[in-house]
Amino acid sequence: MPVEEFVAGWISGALGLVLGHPFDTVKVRLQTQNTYRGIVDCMVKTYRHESLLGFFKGMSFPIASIAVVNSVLFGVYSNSLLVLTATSHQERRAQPPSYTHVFIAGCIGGFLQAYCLAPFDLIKVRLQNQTEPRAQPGSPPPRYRGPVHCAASIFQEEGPRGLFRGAWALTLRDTPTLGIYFVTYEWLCRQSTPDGQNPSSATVLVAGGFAGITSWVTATPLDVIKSRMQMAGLKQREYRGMLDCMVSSARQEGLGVFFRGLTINSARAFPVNAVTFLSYEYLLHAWG
Ligand SMILES: C[N+](C)(C)CCCC[C@H](N)C(=O)O
Repeated sequence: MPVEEFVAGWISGALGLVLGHPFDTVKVRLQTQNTYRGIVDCMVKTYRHESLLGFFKGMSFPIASIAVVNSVLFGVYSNSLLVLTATSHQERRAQPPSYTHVFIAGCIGGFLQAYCLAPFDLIKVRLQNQTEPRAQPGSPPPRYRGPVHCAASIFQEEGPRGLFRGAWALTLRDTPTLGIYFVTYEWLCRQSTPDGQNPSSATVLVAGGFAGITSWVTATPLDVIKSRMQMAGLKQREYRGMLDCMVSSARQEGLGVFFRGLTINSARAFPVNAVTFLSYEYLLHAWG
């Protein structure tokens, strides 16, 4: 099994993540708390209350984990294409796979990465939702002291299954939308590249950016449900399941609730995925 795709996925995932984390914090807060009037209000309050550091809450854990997760996504995607079409990464420009194969390989990659991502994503969301400013004398300490403490507390309070809270919503969110992700990327690259040639860096950046946006736009409704189910254990607000969470959120807040975080998701998706695809393609090219 070719491993360079896994390594390239690892590095490119980490680069994309740092760039996108401040957007991600604002998104999670908008989706799960009702105290902000919008993106700008949330940014201003976060900055005033917690300084720039507030935007980077919960990042250390994803940076270690997203590398693994992105490596699973790109590694499984590329190796699934190898099985489906018998072409390696190097051969794929000369013999491009069909979009159906690209979609299936993306879904397989998405499905497997979702399970690796679930516990890390849960911890990230819990830490991002702690709005207390960092260690101030006299103020009560935040509930979780950091990622390891957070994981241990969830394990103790909610059991081992607690660590997989929201995992089904996450899997449903990621399986089809990562198929869409790779199809959009391939389609845009092929539109602006002569047959058989490698896409230019500019093409890769734009195609990667739009692949990220398309994938996130289609993923946002389930992203909201996923984040709410992940917070449920903490807020003592139990849902009987995904459907219950969807119905009660829509009843209380209207259908617009399913699009919370859409603008910020899209704004984050472009730079993150442009950089992810560019570094991925660059690394694989450099390694021959
Ligand atoms: C499938 N879904 C839209 C959820 C994610 C697709 C993009 C993945 C990328 N690592 C990012 O964080 O943007």
